[in-house]
Amino acid sequence: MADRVMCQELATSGSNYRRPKTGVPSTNVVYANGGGSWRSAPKQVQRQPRQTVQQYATGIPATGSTGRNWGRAAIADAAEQQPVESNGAAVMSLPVTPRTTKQARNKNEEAIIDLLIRIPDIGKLFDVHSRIGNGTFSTVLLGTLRRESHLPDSLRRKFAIKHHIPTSHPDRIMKELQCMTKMGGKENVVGIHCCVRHDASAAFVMPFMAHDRFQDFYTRMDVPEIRQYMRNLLVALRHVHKFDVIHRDVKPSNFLYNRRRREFLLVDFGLAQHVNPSAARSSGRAAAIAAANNKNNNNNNNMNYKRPRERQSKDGVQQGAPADAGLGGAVKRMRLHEESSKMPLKPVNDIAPSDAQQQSVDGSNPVQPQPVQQQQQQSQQQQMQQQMQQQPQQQPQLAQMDQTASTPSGSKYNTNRNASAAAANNAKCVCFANPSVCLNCLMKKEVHASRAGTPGYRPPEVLLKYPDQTTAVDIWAAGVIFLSIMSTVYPFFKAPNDFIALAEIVTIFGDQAIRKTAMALDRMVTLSQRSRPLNLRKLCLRFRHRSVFSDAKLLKSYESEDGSCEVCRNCDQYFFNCLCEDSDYLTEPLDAYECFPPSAYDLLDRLLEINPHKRITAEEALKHPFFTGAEMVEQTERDQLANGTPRKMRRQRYQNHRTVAASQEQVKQQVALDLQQAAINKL
Ligand SMILES: Nc1ncnc2c1ncn2[C@@H]1O[C@H](COP(=O)(O)OP(=O)(O)OP(=O)(O)O)[C@@H](O)[C@H]1O
Repeated sequence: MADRVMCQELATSGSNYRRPKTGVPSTNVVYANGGGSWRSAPKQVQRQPRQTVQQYATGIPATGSTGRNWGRAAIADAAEQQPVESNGAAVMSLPVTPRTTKQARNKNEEAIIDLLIRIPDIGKLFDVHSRIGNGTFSTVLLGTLRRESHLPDSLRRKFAIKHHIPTSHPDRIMKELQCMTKMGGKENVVGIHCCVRHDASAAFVMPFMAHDRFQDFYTRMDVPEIRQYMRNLLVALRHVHKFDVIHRDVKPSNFLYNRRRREFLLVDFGLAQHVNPSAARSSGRAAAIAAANNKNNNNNNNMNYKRPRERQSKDGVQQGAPADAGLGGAVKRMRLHEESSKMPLKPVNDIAPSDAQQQSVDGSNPVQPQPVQQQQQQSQQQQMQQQMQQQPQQQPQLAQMDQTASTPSGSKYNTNRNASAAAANNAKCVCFANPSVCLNCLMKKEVHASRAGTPGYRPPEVLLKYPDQTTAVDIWAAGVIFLSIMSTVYPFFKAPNDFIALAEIVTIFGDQAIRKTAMALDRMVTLSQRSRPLNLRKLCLRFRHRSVFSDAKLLKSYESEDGSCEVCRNCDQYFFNCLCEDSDYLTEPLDAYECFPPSAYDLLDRLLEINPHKRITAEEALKHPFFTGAEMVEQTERDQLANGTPRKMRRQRYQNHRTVAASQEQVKQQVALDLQQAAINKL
């Protein structure tokens, strides 16, 4: 039965698959080139003795030398791994019934059979024991070398064999391979031993690291352990970012942690993207100056400023983001194909900091062959001519715009960023009240902003469809992990689409921060209501001690005589639990529940900085007092524990924290003023 299903799968998936390009890299990468076709799959099914496969499957009673017990823990792990990212809390509460164990066993077995059938060489080299992870793009299995089968279990080396789903785009697999060969094996970044390919299937053989599940430890870590966890995550990110690579999928299940051995490993470079740092920096500077200019313009002439921005929002933010997060993996896969077709691969050796300058932002050359481009241009021109004939009165300034259409660079399209140049030439949008899109809008190039990544970990710039994304994308994701740990809420953000994801961020950080950042990034966001920012410290402590603050007795003590209790209109919490940064209420004191040093909140704040150009880098974060002042803080904590944590000391600590925050605000204001001045001087 399983075989038949497999054959059907092979038949269907094979037809969609693009054969990997020839000339795939070599040196430390082994390619097992089987010359078969999809048709030959059924024969392979027959050749593969079922008995042998059963021996590999975990959970099946040990038979002979291969039926070891390595996989027993992994089975449970594998059974729960898949839905973890989508609904961690729900999975935790599910009891493991015999039925689910059986299902897991079947899935486990299926995954092993699938791997061995699709890539027979794996079976020749490895004993495959169990499925250890199941992601959107692959299944990861535990294997040991056949030639080490005579050794005792403890001496056999273990490998994680990542079997890519056959519909995975070859570019994606290649990109992942490039990242791992170039950056892996050090600084908590996963390395690769070899890659085995047979026809359309590919598997990576990586060093295996036994690890704990995030939902098993994120509520149990104390401050030193959290510090160590975050430090190691940032060490891995610093290393990756040195290569000008954005990981794009930083999340707990991709940062493996072995609590007992205190080992860490960043895995899954399937969405990794190479960035051009100079372009990002210059666009960052330009964005900062634009922000300063915008601020001036905004103050001086609000009406002139708004119109072009409104047009942009139609192009980008409002039309662009589909309601897809609810579709989970399928959408992520779809997006990836979209990404990879836009960002073709570079040769393996090109991933190096030195050549970053020579690459375009997406590290690619133009994708489309010339004739297709010309064809498109011709059809666009025809379309424009037709429009000009149809709308002579409606668009009096079209002739002028037609001249501006051919830019000095030879491209007849405006990019999003030089749309402002078009605006400067008085090329106004005349779409309003017309039954068609005006030429000015037609000439605008579509904004290509990557949104690859896992929902819940996407930063504001991704949600705002900002095209020049940087390694700051990963820093935000690290911040979200930190927030989950500090607040003991996992997953912290859980929105069904990008709009709601942005609304969640607005709820916490306030509308002003998002509006300002959108302006700085030359994007526009339209919000139906205002919301003031929440205080991250209050939020973390309130969630961390939810049983205390949500207790019915506490509510009763604050209720008025008629049984009602005021609710804060901004944060929707009872007034005594108000989470707002500037709260008017006298709230329930939190100091007694404090468990983090002020530097932890400060670091959280910087990792979750809304503006990507102001967000802390991994390098800077590692120098943050949360890490550098760790010994001092730990000593103070020990002293406090010994002295019974006097209330006064805590209050003082909190006051200090407030003072630090205030001075940061002053620095921010000063920087904004400096930028403004610089922009004015330039003008
Ligand atoms: N080297 C390794 N050692 C041990 N386990 C691993 C290793 N690599 C991956 N895994 C396990 O396999 C899981 C999935 O791996 P990976 O994230 O690379 O696949 P994916 O298909 O890209 O997943 P996702 O869709 O979640 O991003 C991981 O969460 C982890 O539990």
